[in-house]
Amino acid sequence: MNTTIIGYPRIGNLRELKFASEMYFRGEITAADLEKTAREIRSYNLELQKKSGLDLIPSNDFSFYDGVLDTAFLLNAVPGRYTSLGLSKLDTYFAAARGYQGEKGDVKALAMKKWYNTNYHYMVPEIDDSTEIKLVGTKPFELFAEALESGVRTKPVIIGAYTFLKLARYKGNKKAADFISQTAAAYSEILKKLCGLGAEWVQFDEPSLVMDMSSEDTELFKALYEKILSDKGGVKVIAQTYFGDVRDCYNELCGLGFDGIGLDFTEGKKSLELVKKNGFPSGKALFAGVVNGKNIWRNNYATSLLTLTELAKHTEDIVINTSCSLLHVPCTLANETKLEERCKKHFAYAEEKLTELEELKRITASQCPAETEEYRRNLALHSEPRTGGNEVVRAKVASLTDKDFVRLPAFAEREKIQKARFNLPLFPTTTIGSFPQTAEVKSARKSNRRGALSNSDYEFFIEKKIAECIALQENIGLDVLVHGEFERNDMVEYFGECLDGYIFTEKAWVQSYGTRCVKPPVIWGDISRARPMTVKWSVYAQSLTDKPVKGMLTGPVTILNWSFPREDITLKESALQIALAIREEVLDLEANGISIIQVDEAALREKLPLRRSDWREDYLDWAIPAFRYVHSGVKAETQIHTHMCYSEFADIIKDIDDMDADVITFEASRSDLTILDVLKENNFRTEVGPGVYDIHSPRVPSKEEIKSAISKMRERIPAEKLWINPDCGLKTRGNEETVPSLTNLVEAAKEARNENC
Ligand SMILES: CN1c2c(nc(N)[nH]c2=O)NC[C@@H]1CNc1ccc(C(=O)N[C@@H](CCC(=O)N[C@@H](CCC(=O)N[C@@H](CCC(=O)O)C(=O)O)C(=O)O)C(=O)O)cc1
Ligand SMILES: N[C@@H](CCS)C(=O)O
Ligand SMILES: [Zn+2]
Repeated sequence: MNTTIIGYPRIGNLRELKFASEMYFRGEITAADLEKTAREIRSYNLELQKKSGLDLIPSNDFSFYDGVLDTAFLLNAVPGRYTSLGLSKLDTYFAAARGYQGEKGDVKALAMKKWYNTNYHYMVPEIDDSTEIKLVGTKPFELFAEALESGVRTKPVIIGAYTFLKLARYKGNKKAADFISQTAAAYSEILKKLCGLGAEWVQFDEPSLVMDMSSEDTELFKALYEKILSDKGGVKVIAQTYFGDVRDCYNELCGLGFDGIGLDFTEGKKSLELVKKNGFPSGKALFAGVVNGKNIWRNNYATSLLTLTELAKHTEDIVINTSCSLLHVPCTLANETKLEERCKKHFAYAEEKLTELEELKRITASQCPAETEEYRRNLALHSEPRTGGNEVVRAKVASLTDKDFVRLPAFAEREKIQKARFNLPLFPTTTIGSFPQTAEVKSARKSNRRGALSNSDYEFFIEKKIAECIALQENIGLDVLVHGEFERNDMVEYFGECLDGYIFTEKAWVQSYGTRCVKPPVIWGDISRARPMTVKWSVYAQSLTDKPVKGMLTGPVTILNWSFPREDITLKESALQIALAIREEVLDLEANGISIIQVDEAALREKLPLRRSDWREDYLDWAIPAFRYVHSGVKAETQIHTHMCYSEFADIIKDIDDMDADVITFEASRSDLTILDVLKENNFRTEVGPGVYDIHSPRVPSKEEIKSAISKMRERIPAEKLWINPDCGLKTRGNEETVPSLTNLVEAAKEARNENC
C-alpha cells in the first residue's frame, strides 16, 4: 500500500507565514519578502514529506489566506469591487480577504464562514449573473512546477468543482446549475495544463459530498464530473472527500470516471459499511483516510489495520491516507519542549502523522503485521492506563436530572425584572468582550511567562489595561461595559490553563483564518474547576464604574469544540464536566456582584453533525442542555448573555432560542444581515444584538453604514429586544480602528434611539 496526505499545514512550524503576512500588511516588508517566506515554508514542507517516505506529496495546499479564495481567483470568480481597485494581484487578493480602505477605495471583505465542522474559516466566493467562470489563475501550475524542480512530482490539490459551486453565494438570479458548462470547462483546462506539466495524479477536494445531498445536488455533481472527466487527458483524478461519509452519492461517485476515490474512515460513520455493502470499483484506487487529520492523539494501529484489512477484501489498490488535510493539527512535536513525556508520547502532530503513515505502510506490507515492532509498540502505548480520573466530577455528572437544566422563572418574567433592574436605554450598546490585544499586552504576557515580569507586576499591568478600557468605554458612551479580556491569550486556551484535567502546549498552533491561529488546549482527564478563573478581573472592572460590566466566560460547548478532545469518553460527558466548572464560575461571579454574565458559545454550531439526521441524538440533545446547566442556577435579575459567530444559524434558530439566554449577540454583518429574516419568521424570543459591523476587517465603519444596518434590524426585530454591538470581540483590531468604530456605533445607536421617540 502506498501513502499520501490530503494537505499539510502552511503556516510554518513557528507561524512564519503569519508573521510575514502581518508585516506585509503593516508595510514593513515587500511582496517579494513575503513570497520568499512562502517559498521557504513550501520547500521545508516538501523536504520533510520527501524524507518521511510519503509516496504522493500534495502541492497547491499552500495558501496566503485560504484555499477557497485561491480557487475563486483561479476561476475568475472575483467580484468587480476588488478587481477594479487597481491594486496588484496580491493586494487584490488580500482586499477580498480582509477588505480594503485606502486611497484606491473602500470595500468590505468577502463573507467568511466555518469550514464544515472545523475551527478553520473559508472565504465565501460571490458569484453574480455576470460572473464568467474561466481559468485565469496560475498558482497550481506554478507550485507544481516549483516542486518538480526540487525533484518531486506532486499531487496538485484543488477545491473540486462541486464543492466550489456549493460553497459560493449567488448574488443574482443564476444558480449553481447555470454555471456547469463554464466550470467544467475551466476544470478540464486545469487537468490538461497539469497533465502537460507532467502531473500523474490530481486531487479534487469534494468535502461537500459528505453533506446531505438532494437529487438536484447529485445531478449537479454528476453533470460537472461527466464533463470534466470526459476530457482529462492522461492525468489521474482523485475525488477526495472528508469530514464524513458519502452515503448519498456513493454509487454515483464510484460510477464516474475518477481514478481514485478518497473516503474518510475516521469521521465517516458509514464509510466502511458503504464499501462492504456496495463493493469498490475495480481499476480505481481507494484513498483510505485512517489517520485522524483533526486530533492530536497517536493513531491506533490495531484499529487502522482492521479497517485496511476489511478494505483489502474489496480492492487491491489502497493508498493509506489521513482523514482530512493536516491543516487542522499543529506542525510538529519537536517544538514542545515543556510537555511531559508521559503525555507527549500519546501525541502526533502533522509531522508525526507522516511517520505513522510510513509505519502503517510497513505494517501492512508485513506477512505478520501484528508481529511487527511498530505494531507492538503502538499496542503497548494504547494499552497503558491513563491518569486524570475524577470520581467526584463523574458522580456529579451522573446525578444530573431534568430540573438541573431549567432556569426559573421563565424568560418573559425575567425580562421584565431585568428591564426594571438595569433601566437601560432603548437599543443598548455593548461590545462582545475583548479589546485590542496590542503588542504591549502580548509582550507583557510573554515576559510574565518567561519570568522577566513578576506575577504581581503582570497583574498590575492587566489592572491598568482594564482601567483604561473602562474609561474608554465610558468616554465613548457604551451602556454595558466589558473588562476587555486582557488577561487572556485566547478565549478557550485561557480556560484550559485554569481548569484541572487540561494540558496545554507551547507551539501547537493551528490556522483559524488568514493569519490568525489558535493553540487548542488538550483534554487529558476529567475536568474540574480548581479555583475562580475570572472573578478577580470582573470584580475589579465593576469597581471602577456605575455602569454594568459583563462577566465574561466561554461556554462548555465552545471550550470543548475548540480543544483537542479525548477519544476515550464521549463528547457529551466532557461537555457536562466542563459545564459543571463553568456553572461554578457563573455562580461565583453572581455572588461577587456581577449582574450581567456573558457565556460565549461562539462554536455552538461548529460541531453540529453535517447530516441533519444526526443532529439531535449526536449533538443538540446534550449541547443545548450543557449550556442551560451553566446558567440555570442564577437569580432572575441576573442577565445572561451569549454570543455566536461565523456560522449558519438559520436552521438551528429554535435550538438557539432554547438555550434560554436573556440576550444573544450574533455575527451578522459579513452575512449581509440574512439572519434578521430568520429571527422574525421564528418569532425569536431572546433579546438580540446582530453585529452591526465586521471586526475581522481593518475597515472603520461609518456612522451612516451602522445606521443603515440598525434600520434593517429595526424593520425585523421589536425595538425593545434590539441591542447594538459589533460582530465579535475586538482583540484582533488596533485601538486606532476600535475607537472610531465604537464611537460611530454609539452615535448611530443614539440617533436611532431619537428617531424612535
Ligand atoms: C473568535 N474566534 C476564535 C476561534 N477559536 C479560538 N480558539 N479563539 C477565538 O477567539 N475561532 C473563531 C473565531 C475567529 N478565530 C480567531 C482565531 C485566533 C485569533 C487570534 O487573535 N489569534 C492570535 C493568537 C492569540 C494568542 O494565543 N496569543 C497569545 C500568544 C501571542 C503570541 O503569538 N506571542 C508571540 C509574540 C508576540 C509579539 O509580542 O509580537 C510569541 O509568543 O512568540 C498571547 O496573547 O499570549 C494570533 O495572533 O493569531 C482571533 C480569532
Ligand atoms: N468574548 C470573546 C468572544 C469571541 S467569539 C471576545 O470578545 O473575543
Ligand atoms: Zn465571536
